Amino acid sequence: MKDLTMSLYCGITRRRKSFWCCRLLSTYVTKTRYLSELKEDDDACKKAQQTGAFYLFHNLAPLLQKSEHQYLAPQHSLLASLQKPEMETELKGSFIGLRKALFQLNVKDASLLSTAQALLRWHDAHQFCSRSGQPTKKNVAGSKRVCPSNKIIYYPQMTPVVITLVSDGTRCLLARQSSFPKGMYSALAGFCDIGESLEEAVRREVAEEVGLEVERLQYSASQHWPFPNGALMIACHATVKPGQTEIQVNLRELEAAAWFSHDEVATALRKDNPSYQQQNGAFPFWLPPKLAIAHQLIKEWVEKPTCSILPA
Ligand SMILES: NC(=O)C1=CN([C@@H]2O[C@H](COP(=O)(O)OP(=O)(O)OC[C@H]3O[C@@H](n4cnc5c(N)ncnc54)[C@H](O)[C@@H]3O)[C@@H](O)[C@H]2O)C=CC1
Ligand SMILES: [Mg+2]
Repeated sequence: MKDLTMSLYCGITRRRKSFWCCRLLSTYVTKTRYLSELKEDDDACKKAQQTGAFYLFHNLAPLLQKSEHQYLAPQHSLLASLQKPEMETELKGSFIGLRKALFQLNVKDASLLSTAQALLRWHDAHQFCSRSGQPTKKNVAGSKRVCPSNKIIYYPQMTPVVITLVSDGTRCLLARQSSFPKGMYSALAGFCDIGESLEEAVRREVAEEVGLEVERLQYSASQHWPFPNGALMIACHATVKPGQTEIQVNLRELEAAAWFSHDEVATALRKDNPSYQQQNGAFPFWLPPKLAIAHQLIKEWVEKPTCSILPA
């Protein structure tokens, strides 16, 4: 049972929220303060767990139920001690890799399971204090780990990543890495370097990957992304100077990059993900699925290709 116990992720948020919706006049502030209290108060957290709802993970794979073209993420109350196969039979589900299932979950489950998996992975990788080498101890909520010998507190971290849709005013630039599914193109993405601002990271990544200079940029939105180790994806639109649009692909990072017309992109957005091979051996052009922030960024551009963009 040990590894299953380690991998329970408590969804107290939900249970508590519905409770408040029915019984009290819930406010976002009240809920937020309660969750903040649970992070610091082990006794309050233990009490909340008695009525909390749990997602179950095994080796970072969530327990899911398959329903036609969708996965459902059932929640459980505290569970009896069972081994993995019995657990799957008992709960009528299977432990499935999150990468495989993510885009077939509803938005709420996808978001909670991504958070849960990132947190479980962080705990797994921070078992020891990097200063003393001693085992660290998790608090009940799982919001931090403490080294008992020197009292250093470790908090879960995520890595900032910029994702940028570059436009030249009429076309947008999409690229693919060799690891992407065949035929899929996306916006340019890259990890922020230490000490960089968001604007500097966008300018550097665009220059590094496609050899272009960003003239203007505009923040769009952000999204937590669980892979590879929990990233905060920060999405931006950017433009390059008209006439300075010749792409020089950095083949160490990308397999291909190209300019696409408004019509090409609008048509691809309307299609589902076709990963089938055409008769000529090629794979059709397609875009990341709806849940990915890259999709949102591309959709925004299609709806408003000339949105006002700030100087970089
Ligand atoms: N392009 C897209 O549509 C999407 C990309 N992403 C994510 O964005 C992330 C960043 O994109 P990439 O083009 O791979 O990044 P990237 O363009 O920064 O290149 C990755 C390389 O940067 C280096 N690197 C620097 N800092 C790193 C760090 N903190 N962690 C790992 N490697 C680091 C490594 O050498 C690595 O091979 C990926 O992990 C991917 O999961 C997520 C959603 C969509
Ligand atoms: Mg990149």
